[in-house]
Amino acid sequence: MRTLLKGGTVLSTTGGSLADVLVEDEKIVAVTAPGVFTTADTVLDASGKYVLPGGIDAHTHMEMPFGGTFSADTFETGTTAAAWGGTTTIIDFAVQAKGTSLVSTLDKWHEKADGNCAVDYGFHMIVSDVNDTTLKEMETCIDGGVSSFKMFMAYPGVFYSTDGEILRAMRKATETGSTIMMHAENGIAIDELVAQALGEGKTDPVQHGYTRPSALEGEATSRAITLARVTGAPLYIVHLSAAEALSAVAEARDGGRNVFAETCPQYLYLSIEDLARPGFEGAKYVASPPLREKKHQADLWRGLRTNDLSVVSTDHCPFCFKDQKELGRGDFSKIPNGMPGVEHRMDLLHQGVVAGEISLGRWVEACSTTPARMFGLYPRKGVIAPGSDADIVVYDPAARQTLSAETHHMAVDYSAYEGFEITGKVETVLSRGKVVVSPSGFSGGTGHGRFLSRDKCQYLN
Ligand SMILES: NC(=O)NCCC(=O)O
Ligand SMILES: [Zn+2]
Ligand SMILES: [Zn+2]
Repeated sequence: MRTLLKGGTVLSTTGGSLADVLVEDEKIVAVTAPGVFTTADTVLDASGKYVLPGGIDAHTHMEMPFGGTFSADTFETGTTAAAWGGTTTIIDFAVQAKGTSLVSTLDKWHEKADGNCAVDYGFHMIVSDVNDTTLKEMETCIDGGVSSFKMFMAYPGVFYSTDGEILRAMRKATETGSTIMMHAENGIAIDELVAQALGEGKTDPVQHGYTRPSALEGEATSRAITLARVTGAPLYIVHLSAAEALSAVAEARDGGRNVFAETCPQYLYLSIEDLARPGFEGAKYVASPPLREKKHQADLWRGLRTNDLSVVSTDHCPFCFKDQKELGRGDFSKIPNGMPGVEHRMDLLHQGVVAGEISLGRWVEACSTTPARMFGLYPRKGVIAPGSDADIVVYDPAARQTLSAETHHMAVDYSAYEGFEITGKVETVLSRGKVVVSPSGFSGGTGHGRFLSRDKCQYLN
């Protein structure tokens, strides 16, 4: 089965050029000057459109247990929404509960995801219990295609690890060539600030932001970098939101360290003013780290331009406003942490191109090519080139759309970007050669997505 995408502007990390793309079954077999091939079983006219590698969202949480509930998207609904938004690979987090094993956790996440995904997927492993057994099990995870491990300096008593535990896991990462991903917020100090606020009767959602100041993200980021330096482990800072944390990452990178970071669209476009919306509305915007003051946004865009921020992921972790965010009415610390976004990352970052914040090449790099390299998927994913999986997005840069919960496909009852006017729209999406989204709608299937066994990070010095 051959599919020809004709007449589009094919994008890569260096920009775009007019080219045709020939797909045979699941793979790209040729990228040629326009008109070299004229026939195929299916010919898609991409004139006036961008043809780019499918998005890779390296940070999602489908069906994630948190605070007595589960994030609202299943692997089925979440990966379907991802496809609608031009994301053809997700890397989700398997979550080790304290006292359980990494191997059984991985099995559990396979049970949830296998056969239920509309696009390809991989896993990172959240390590919340560091001991001799789990350290050994990290090797089994790597053998099972999971080459990155997330740890938390936040959430004492739940996911939190001490510096000593982090050090031990980092040593293991150095030994095995795997990557430590870090949720870098000083959770011990934050818990004190939370207790103090609640003690003073301050219970509104905006307190979530006030009790997690950016300085405590900066401090934890610096500490994580120091621990990585001592152990030699590759370090990837997840969901970086604050200028102080970015400075620490930039300094480490200038020093030649294997330190990387991602940010998320919510930190580029939303702010603590959203957390401060009247009544309980701010609960929709509770995620950790919290939305920051607007002044941080310019730094984050600059970080994206300079590659101090290498990746944009969503940290998609949706909780419904009506019955889940509600758990924290009267006590902001009980609001489930997380926001929806897997469907909108490509569109939102395209606004950065439209506004002149980033180039077309940088859009592709931060949303697809770099995550592929960072998490051991390149060149199978992240590039339009012969031999790569035919994960392809045809994007209309001139189309207009308005984001809304009325029209999105995520299983959550609100949009964090309600009413956002977007220039550009996904027109057609191929996942391993199969058209899964087209102007006629969704034509994928939830058994289509395959588990991706990942190699180690492809950027290490
Ligand atoms: N970010 C967030 O608030 N929820 C998801 C879990 C995490 O990434 O820390
Ligand atoms: Zn986190
Ligand atoms: Zn997350």
